Amino acid sequence: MVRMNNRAENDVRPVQVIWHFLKQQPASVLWQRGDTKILAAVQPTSGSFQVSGSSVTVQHLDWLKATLRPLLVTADLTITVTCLEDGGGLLAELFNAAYCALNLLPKDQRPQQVAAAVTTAMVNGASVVDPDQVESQQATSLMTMVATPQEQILALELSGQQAINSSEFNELILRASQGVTRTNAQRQAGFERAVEPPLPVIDTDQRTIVIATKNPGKAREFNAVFATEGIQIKTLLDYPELPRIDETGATFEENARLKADQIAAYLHLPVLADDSGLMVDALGGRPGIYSARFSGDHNDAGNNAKLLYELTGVPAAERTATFHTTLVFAKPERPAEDLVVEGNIQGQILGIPRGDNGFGYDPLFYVPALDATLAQLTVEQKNQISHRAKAIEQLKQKWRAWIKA
Ligand SMILES: O=c1nc[nH]c2c1ncn2[C@H]1C[C@H](O)[C@@H](COP(=O)(O)OP(=O)(O)OP(=O)(O)O)O1
Ligand SMILES: [Mg+2]
Repeated sequence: MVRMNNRAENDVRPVQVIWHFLKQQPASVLWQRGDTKILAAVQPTSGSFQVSGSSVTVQHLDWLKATLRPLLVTADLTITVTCLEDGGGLLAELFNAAYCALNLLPKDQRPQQVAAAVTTAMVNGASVVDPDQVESQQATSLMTMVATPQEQILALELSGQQAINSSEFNELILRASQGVTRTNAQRQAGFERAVEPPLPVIDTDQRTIVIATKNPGKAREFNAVFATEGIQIKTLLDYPELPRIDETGATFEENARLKADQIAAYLHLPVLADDSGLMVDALGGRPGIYSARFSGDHNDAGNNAKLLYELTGVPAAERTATFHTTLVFAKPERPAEDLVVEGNIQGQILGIPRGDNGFGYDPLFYVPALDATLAQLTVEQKNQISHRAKAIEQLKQKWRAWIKA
């Protein structure tokens, strides 16, 4: 059966977790599964175990309290859950959100047992896992299960207008077990990266720099420079749970600030961002800040084709262009102190691409002094002359002092 939402019966919705979501309450997460969004936070309190919430019923809170309590070593905690949006499966997602927040406590106070929750339902006579809002409304029965990855069931809640027979019950249990395993995997991947990274992502030792880019071409160039200084880089590809940052600024600097400031705020770490673009004189400086979106979205081949098309018939001498990079290094919560540097390189846009290295517009960007396009250079050669290299050169002179300040 294909579901209305095009998922298979055993498909759970994707999960996004923002760990340490609240600045003033470190053991906090924003848990999202599909459209269901829950904010959960845990605070130590002495002498009593409390579960409170908003936009959540008392019955839900009572269930949550009873389900979580056996997993905990210490009862001196207050858990607060807020339902920001109920897109289906609320009870299970309340558990998952609270469980994640509990795992941000110091190691000896975390839950004793690995566990996750999932909802299953009978919809139109078929059993499905993790119903969305529409399916939840149509469901004749709903079952919420909390279990360990070893399929040890810790809690089971069944509701609905219609009784189920034992074979339907078994189907629901089977689907729930698979859903729990999947949910554990979804959560654990992000948790290990965010909370227990194999290498410390601390920048006070200045050995790791987080760069707010999803562009592997940029990452390769940064890596080549920083590796020679014994610094490793991480990019947004290492943090898939972070939300997308829209580049809505009107300048390279505004866009680089948006990327650096927002990711620094999410990660609570200093973050470097790069916003670059190609300014072609014959096109009045276009595509400029729209270079990535020139022909749609991040399609290098399409962007290059459009550039060639717009320059049809323009003679070589008039095909001059500048490549620009603005770098912004941001500290969490201190946007006024952003470190901003930039670099440019002049060149010409060829009529036919040359070279296989580099990325983006490199095969069309010809540098007369080298008689080569940027795509005919190695990373090391490009890093001697490029717009980005010049900006990094500026940065190198300033960032260690800036980060300590
Ligand atoms: O050295 C370069 N050589 C050739 N092309 C380049 C270069 N540097 C940027 N480019 C291209 C990629 C993208 O089409 C646009 C920049 O857009 P820009 O928003 O800064 O980068 P992006 O969206 O690819 O990655 P991200 O924002 O995640 O850092 O110019
Ligand atoms: Mg971009």
